[in-house]
Amino acid sequence: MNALIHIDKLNLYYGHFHALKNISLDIPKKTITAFIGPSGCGKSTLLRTLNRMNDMIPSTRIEGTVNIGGTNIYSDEVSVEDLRKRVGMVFQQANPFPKTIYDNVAYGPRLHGITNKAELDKIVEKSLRQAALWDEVKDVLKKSAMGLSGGQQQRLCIARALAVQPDILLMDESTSALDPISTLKIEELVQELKDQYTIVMVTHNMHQAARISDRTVFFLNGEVVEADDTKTLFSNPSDSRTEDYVSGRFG
Ligand SMILES: Nc1ncnc2c1ncn2[C@@H]1O[C@H](COP(=O)(O)OP(=O)(O)OP(=O)(O)O)[C@@H](O)[C@H]1O
Repeated sequence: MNALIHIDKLNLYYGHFHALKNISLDIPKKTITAFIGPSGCGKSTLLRTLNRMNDMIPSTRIEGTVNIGGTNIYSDEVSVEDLRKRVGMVFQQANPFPKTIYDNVAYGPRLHGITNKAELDKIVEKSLRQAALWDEVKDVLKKSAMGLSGGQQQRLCIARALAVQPDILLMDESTSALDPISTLKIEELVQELKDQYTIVMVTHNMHQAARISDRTVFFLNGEVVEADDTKTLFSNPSDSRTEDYVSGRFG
């Protein structure tokens, strides 16, 4: 396996609560990996360790390593700002800035020092095209992002994440607030994006994981029970707890 992310013996504590227990997991490059499991099993916590979003939660303590492209992202030399540029994130609720569509997408590149208008125009167009939103917004780029539909706002958030050219895109239940058609659009989009990006998604929707992911990781009580090719994990799981979960017997 050509792993881009290599997690080794990772433990995470919120104060005294042991939320992630001895997790070792490889996540391959340019694939879609889905995290599934019942509520509270640690899916979002693990996702957040991949771009150090947990740093923002006081009393969080981490043991073990998370290597991305050969670098332990928790080492002192790593700049969190650079890390988050490489590892973008899209959340459950679309959270565009109260700015124009253009300024939302140009926000990251500007933050990283790009000021040339022609260059920014190019990045904005490319990112919106990648997020399958360009055709819908190309004539209203100077309008507020807040006027877009929920599904469009979520694709705008994907465009905003892609604008800084990350290697990895983390998606935390990014379609759970959307209607079925918008969900389908984002699922199609994610499948196109995996040619260029490594995608890790948390989903409550097992059908979604089965439909679009290449690999699936099943969590229970802060532990990884099983990680495998999606087809195998759903059709021939090796652990009875996985089988119970994917067949709907619990959770
Ligand atoms: N900031 C926090 N402080 C303390 N405990 C937390 C915090 N965030 C999460 N937890 C706890 O850690 C455990 C794992 O939470 P997490 O959100 O990672 O689970 P999840 O599998 O993503 O759940 P869900 O599917 O409901 O989003 C839960 O017991 C949760 O209550």
